[in-house]
Amino acid sequence: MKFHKDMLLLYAVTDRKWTGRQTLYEQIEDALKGGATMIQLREKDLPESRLVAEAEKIKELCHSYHVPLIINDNVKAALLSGADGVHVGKEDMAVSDIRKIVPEDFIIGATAKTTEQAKKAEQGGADYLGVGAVFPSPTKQDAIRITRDQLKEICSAVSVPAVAIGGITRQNIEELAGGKMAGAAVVSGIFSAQDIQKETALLKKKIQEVLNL
Ligand SMILES: Cc1ncc(COP(=O)(O)OP(=O)(O)O)c(N)n1
Ligand SMILES: Cc1ncsc1CCOP(=O)(O)O
Repeated sequence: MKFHKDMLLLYAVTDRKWTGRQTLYEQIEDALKGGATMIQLREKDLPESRLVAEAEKIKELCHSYHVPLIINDNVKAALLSGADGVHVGKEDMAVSDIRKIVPEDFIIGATAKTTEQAKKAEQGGADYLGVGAVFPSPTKQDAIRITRDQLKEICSAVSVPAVAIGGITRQNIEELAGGKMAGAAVVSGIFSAQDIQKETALLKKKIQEVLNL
């Protein structure tokens, strides 16, 4: 699927920790029904063969909503499953190396916590940046925090679009107004909700207000 910056508006990133009453597949379907514009499968503990099998099923689901599926960290699993792209951080394969081995429309997202990292990712061929953590994150408690000024600075330093990440909820998203990002990437703010579909829809409405869309 060809990347467009509108896909970043409400980027739902999974966390199996919140499953129980529902499967991950059902939770993702609810997020899609609520209007999530991009999905990232973030699985830190699944063996690669299971990751690929899960990703294949979830890709079909996402595509039935015309939403791209991105795989966290694992380029091989993303390619094998036919997912739309990969999101990498500084411990993962370099963006420029990924770009050399993937099909033309393959989406590459990269984490940037500084303007230097943002420029390097852009030069390497990243389609978008994930910038954060903008608030304390229940999902990644050791994530380095960045200020709102740093968020603005990073977004302004590059021409690729960026998505803010880290502890974003419907209650605090307003604090990011003027941040120059194209959207928000959210884990617990979506997947810990009792009603994921409703929360996703409310959060999306709020983001549109904050970004003046
Ligand atoms: C959209 C988005 N932005 C940032 C991240 C963080 O990625 P990374 O730095 O690789 O950390 P982990 O997700 O691997 O813990 C992300 N996943 N998504
Ligand atoms: C992967 C990642 N990178 C920075 S914060 C974070 C986790 C975001 O999860 P939450 O939305 O629950 O804070």
